[in-house]
Amino acid sequence: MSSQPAAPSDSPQPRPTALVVRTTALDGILDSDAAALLRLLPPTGPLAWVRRGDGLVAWGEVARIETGGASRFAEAEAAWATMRAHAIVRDDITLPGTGPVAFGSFAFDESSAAGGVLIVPRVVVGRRGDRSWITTITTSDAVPTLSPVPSLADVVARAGGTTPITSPGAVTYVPGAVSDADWIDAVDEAVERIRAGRLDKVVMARDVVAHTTEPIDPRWLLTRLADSYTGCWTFSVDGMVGATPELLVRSEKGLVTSRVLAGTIRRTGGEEADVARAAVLAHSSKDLEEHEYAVTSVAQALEPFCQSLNVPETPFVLHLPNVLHLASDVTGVLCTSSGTAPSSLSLAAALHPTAAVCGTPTPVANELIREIEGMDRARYAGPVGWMGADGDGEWGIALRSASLDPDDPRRLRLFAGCGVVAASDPASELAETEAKLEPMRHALG
Ligand SMILES: C=C(O[C@H]1C=CC=C(C(=O)O)[C@@H]1O)C(=O)O
Repeated sequence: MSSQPAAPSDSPQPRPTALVVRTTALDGILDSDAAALLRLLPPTGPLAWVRRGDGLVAWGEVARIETGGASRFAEAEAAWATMRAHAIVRDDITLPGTGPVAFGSFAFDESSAAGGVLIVPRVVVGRRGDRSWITTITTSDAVPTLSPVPSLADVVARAGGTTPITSPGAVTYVPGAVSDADWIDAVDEAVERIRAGRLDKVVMARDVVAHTTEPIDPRWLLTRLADSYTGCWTFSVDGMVGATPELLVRSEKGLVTSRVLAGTIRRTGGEEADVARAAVLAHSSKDLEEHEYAVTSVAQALEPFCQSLNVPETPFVLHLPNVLHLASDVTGVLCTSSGTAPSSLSLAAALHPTAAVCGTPTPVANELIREIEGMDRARYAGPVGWMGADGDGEWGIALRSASLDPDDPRRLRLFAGCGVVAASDPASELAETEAKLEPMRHALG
């Protein structure tokens, strides 16, 4: 694990470097449209978690905690606990997302070199309903002082947020790690293993690489996603961008929520035809089976942390611009017997990987993914989101997403996957991944 801020090495009795955090109101200053927060962002290193115009955007790095392996969540959690314990905070608002905040993104698989990261930004701008705020975070190795918060205009101008958002130009797509034909063979193999009784469900994913004629401005992607996929959580953390419809966990004042998705049908674009498709999806035994595994995995993972849990008996149909999903909102009340509720990140760690992105039983499905999927998922399908000083926060599953290439600003890796059960047809699953790639293709323009 590497983390900053570091204590001065030549000091005999080093005082832990403190985060100095100040939140003040910005009420009435921000535009109200879905992408207004995102337009404040600078082109490099943007951090975002936004839905329907509410959420958080942030930039700069006061601290960066890099972790890896099976302990990637626990290490991040411990480092954040230390930082927040030493934070000097003045928060005039005290809402979720005010005060100290860290953004995170974690690899799907413990063996991935992508590991995990928590980033503590320098500036956070947030909105929740009719409240909005700005938080500035600095460090102080000397005597900490709470300096006055500069105006939003000053801060944004200094971060470069007013630079025009630029188009990536023309886009060409090339196959990722696995060709379409080989991917169909892998799904065929997965179906055979399931029919042989080795497992019930596995989620198989693939990637596609986009090359653009101009450097990719992440704000171009984010604003287009937020405008079109309003019901999804538009995110950007450490080069991973997307608009996920799936909330792994939100924890807020002892209440926990998870939006579980599994089971998909493509939309036609026609209103009436889509209503008919929604009915087909709601009665499809193959999709209901896929969904049931995902809901069960979430309910089982949350159960030990909750004094009560509400698991809907039947899913509803979630309408997105590209697809329809079977969806269930699982809610619970966290146990308080031990005095402290688990943080949102530890809940995310306990939930990951759900059967919406891995399979059932989890270890068998995970092993099969490693054996036959043919690619490193990196941070695709891993938890992405943010956490506050009290541990509350929101973590999505990094779906409908892509990773920016740190070495090539004209290259983007897009991901999509789908649940495979005994009744799956490999060619239809390939078509389903194409439908799920649609948001990021649209984002590129
Ligand atoms: C794995 C993905 O979607 C999951 C979430 C919703 C529906 C899914 C499905 O129907 O297969 C997947 O479980 C993806 O978008 O890459």
